[in-house]
Amino acid sequence: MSLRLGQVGVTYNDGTPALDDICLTIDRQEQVALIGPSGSGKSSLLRIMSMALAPSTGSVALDEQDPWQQKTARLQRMRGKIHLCPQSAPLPARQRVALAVLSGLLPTRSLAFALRSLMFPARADVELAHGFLSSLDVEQHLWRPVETLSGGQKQRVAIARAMACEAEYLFVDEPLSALDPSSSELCLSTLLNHVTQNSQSIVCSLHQVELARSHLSRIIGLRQGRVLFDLPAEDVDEPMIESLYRGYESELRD
Ligand SMILES: Nc1ncnc2c1ncn2[C@@H]1O[C@H](COP(=O)(O)OP(=O)(O)OP(=O)(O)O)[C@@H](O)[C@H]1O
Repeated sequence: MSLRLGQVGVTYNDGTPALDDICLTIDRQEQVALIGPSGSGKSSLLRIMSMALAPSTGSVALDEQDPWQQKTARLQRMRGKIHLCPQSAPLPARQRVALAVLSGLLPTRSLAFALRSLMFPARADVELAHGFLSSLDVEQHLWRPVETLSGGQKQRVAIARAMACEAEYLFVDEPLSALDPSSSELCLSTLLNHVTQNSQSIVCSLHQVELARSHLSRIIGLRQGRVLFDLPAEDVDEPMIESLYRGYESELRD
């Protein structure tokens, strides 16, 4: 079981190039950090991996099948194996936090069951949502409307929703950007423990390079749309980080 990208390039409709000649494989249960300066292509790569964006050139294969060659129903089934948590997670403003978390379960439930459970959630599901929120230290907000939360609280709700989903692959775009250092540490450790326990794979873009190196086992460094390095975390050294962020030193965060 793997996700394979072969010579992937992305050029947006307005002609902006975002990715060039990306070749990599994400195996089951891998925990990978994507790092690199702003505009280096991290979000674009996560969108390619999660089948939200088709490559302009090259190929994508999930378990040896190209999603973009499949009929819509099959593509939807393939997307069911994947959860993308974008930088600004689309949490409905008026929705209660508990239900926003439980919406992570929807792709693996029948439509009727899903609609019922979002209106009248079962006690076990509410306890599940409470447990995820509690592990991220935001359980006290269980019944508040999402729109009343701070940016950092919303970000933790989005992480809880990613934990609720039963996808095989999680793609998470800058989950810690609105969090302070100690909350960042808690939330990243909690998310990664959860992923390990559930035998999921995760690719996570991060601006906190030191957290990436200390918590994830593989680091992909992107610069100007290309892979500068793709190495086990312990092999990534200071000169590599300096080359990656040359000209963007102010973006390096603890
Ligand atoms: N929808 C779009 N249309 C046109 N250009 C885009 C679009 N989305 C991204 N880009 C461009 O593609 C390049 C890569 O952007 P991307 O968002 O993937 O980088 P990033 O590494 O995630 O950046 P950041 O760390 O700031 O979020 C940038 O030059 C960006 O301006």
